[in-house]
Amino acid sequence: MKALVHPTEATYDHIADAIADKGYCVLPQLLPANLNNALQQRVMNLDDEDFRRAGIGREQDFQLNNAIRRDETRWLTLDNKIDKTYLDQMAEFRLAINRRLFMGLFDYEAHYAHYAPGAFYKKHVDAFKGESNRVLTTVLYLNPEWREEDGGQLLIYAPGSDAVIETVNPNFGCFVIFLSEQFPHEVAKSYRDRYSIAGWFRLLDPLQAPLI
Ligand SMILES: O=C(O)CCC(=O)C(=O)O
Ligand SMILES: [Fe+2]
Repeated sequence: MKALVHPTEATYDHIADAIADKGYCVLPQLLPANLNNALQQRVMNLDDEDFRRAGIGREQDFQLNNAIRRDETRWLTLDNKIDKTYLDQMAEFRLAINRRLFMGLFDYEAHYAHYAPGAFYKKHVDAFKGESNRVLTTVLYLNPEWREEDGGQLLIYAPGSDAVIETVNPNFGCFVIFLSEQFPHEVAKSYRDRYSIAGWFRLLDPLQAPLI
């Protein structure tokens, strides 16, 4: 991959302002096109074996799980060059946001997700107050030429409400950020294969930290 054109300081200012003002931000594009392309190639080349049916929390009950979400996921790891390039970009993002908002974001985890035709993810929150150290959710979409009728929209609800405040088509390169504990959201049923990377910035978990 050729040298990456990193997001500008002005872009990070814009994101930090949006998070501070309303708690979320939708960007038509954040990352350089060559990185988006490489990630798309990678996710399309992962086969069924690489993906694993995603679970919800500690819930092992397949029936319940199946009623709530139908995506398949695979974690990004540093030993893959393309995954690492993305994770490095998110490390830069983390520092840029910490410098502006003092959020104390400590690390980041992310998985590729594939929604086969018919798949969805019902309304949920990614983190419950005091139960998780996930504080900021990101989603990067990797679907060229998505059409409204393909479904698969991300619906973001107002905190503690049934009102949809944002409808996002999973367009190629689009990047969404929201406060994990604040915003219920769902993935409407997708009628096409839908690819994305969902990620979470986390706070330092005192239970997992080494004693110093
Ligand atoms: O892909 C999306 O639009 C959102 C996925 C999601 O909510 C999740 O994985 O927790
Ligand atoms: Fe979610």
